[in-house]
Amino acid sequence: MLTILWIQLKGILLQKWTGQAGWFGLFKAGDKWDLFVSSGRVSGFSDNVWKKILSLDLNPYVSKKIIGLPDFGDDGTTLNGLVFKSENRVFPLGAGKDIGCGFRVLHVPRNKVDIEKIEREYQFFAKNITSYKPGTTLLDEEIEQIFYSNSDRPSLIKQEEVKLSFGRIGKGNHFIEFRTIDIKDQLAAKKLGFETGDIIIHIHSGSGLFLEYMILKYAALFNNNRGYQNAYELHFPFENCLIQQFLADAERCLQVSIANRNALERLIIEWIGSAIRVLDVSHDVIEVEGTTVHYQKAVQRYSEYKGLDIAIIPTTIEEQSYLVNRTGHFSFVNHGSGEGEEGDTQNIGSVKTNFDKTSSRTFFGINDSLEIATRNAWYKIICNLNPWICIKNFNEW
Ligand SMILES: Nc1nc2c(ncn2[C@@H]2O[C@H](COP(=O)(O)O)[C@@H](O)[C@H]2O)c(=O)[nH]1
Ligand SMILES: [Mn+2]
Repeated sequence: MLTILWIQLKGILLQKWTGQAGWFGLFKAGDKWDLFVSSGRVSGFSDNVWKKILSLDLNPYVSKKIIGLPDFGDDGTTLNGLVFKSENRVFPLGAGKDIGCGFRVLHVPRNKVDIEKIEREYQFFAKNITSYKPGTTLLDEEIEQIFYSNSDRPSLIKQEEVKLSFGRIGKGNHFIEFRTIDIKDQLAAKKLGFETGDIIIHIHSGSGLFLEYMILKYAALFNNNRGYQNAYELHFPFENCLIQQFLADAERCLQVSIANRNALERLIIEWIGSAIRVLDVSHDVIEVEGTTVHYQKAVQRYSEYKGLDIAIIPTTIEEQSYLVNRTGHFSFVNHGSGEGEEGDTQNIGSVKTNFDKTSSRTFFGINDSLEIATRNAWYKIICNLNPWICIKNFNEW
C-alpha cells in the first residue's frame, strides 16, 4: 500500500517537474508541498528522501504548506531545508537533534581590525574554544535561569554536562570563520555601515553534544523498540506528558545554544578587542503556538539589522559565503548549500585553519540556490564574504 502511494507521489512530483520550463522549478505535490529544488537535485533523491516526503504528505496532522528550500536534502534522519507544521501532534525529531543550532554574525570595521594579531593568535584561540571549558563561562544561576525561566517542567538535561560544552564549538559542521567583505550592493552596504576591507566573523554553533544525546534519548523513549528509521513516522499527541516535557527541554536547547553563542562572542571580543553583532538566528527550531507546532530543519529566517532584513548563506570553507538582503515576501532562507556526512574530502586551499585534516562532507554548489532565489526575487546579495580563517573542532567531541 505504502509502496504504491510512494510511486504515485514520485509520479506526481516528476509530472509537475516536467510541466516546468527550464532546469529549476517549484514542485507541488498533493497540495501540501512547495519544493524549491533544481531538477538535478530531484533526480538524485534517494528512496529514503521520497519515503520521508511521502510520510509527511500523508500525515493528517501535518498541515498544508510544507516547504523545501533549495538546499533540501537528507541528513540521514531528517530532511534539511524543511519547514512544516503539525496540529495537536508533536514530531520529536521534526527539527533534528541539534535544536537551537544557528548562526551568529559579527562585524569588525577595518580600522578596528589588527590583521597581524589575528593571524598570529588564531591557533591559540582555536585551541581554547575546541577544548573542555567546564563552567568557565557560565554560572550556576545562569544555567538555572536558562532552564527554568520558561517552564518548571522536569528535564532530562544534566546541568554539569551543559557546562562541559559551554564556551566552545562542537564537532562536525560547526565553525568560527573570519572573512573579508567584498561589497556588491553599495546602497545596502552603506546602510549596514559595511565597507570593503571590513571583517565578518561567522559563528556556527549548536546546543552541544550532551543536549544532542538528550534529544536522541527522548527519541529512543518515544520509539520504544518500534524500530522506526524515518524520523517523521515518530509523532505523538500534543497533550502527552512526556511530549510536554520534551517540548520544555527543546526550548531549553534553544536557549542554551543562544547562550553559548553569547559566550563565544564574549570570548572573541576579549581576544580581538571589539566586534558588532549583526545577527543571531537559530536554524533548527521547534516553536509552539497554542497547539500548533512549527518545525524548521536547517532553515533560516531573516534578521532585522539597521532597517534591512538580512541573512548569511555559507557554502564551504574555501568558497565565498554571502550576506543577503530580503527583497520579496518569502520568509525563509536556505541555511547553506551542504548536506550529509559523507563525500569527497574538501580542499581547504589557501584558507588559514587550525587543522590539517580536511572535512569529508558532500557540498552542493551554491549556484542552484542563488538562481532559484533570484528567479523568485527572494533576496539580493549585499556582499560576498571571502574566505580567510576557518576554525573547526577536530577534537574528540
Ligand atoms: N563557510 C562554511 N560553511 C560550511 C562549513 N561547513 C558546513 N558549511 C555550510 O554550513 C551549513 C550548515 O550546516 P549544518 O550542520 O547546520 O547542517 C552547511 O549546509 C554548509 O553549507 C564550513 O566549514 N565553512
Ligand atoms: Mn547548524
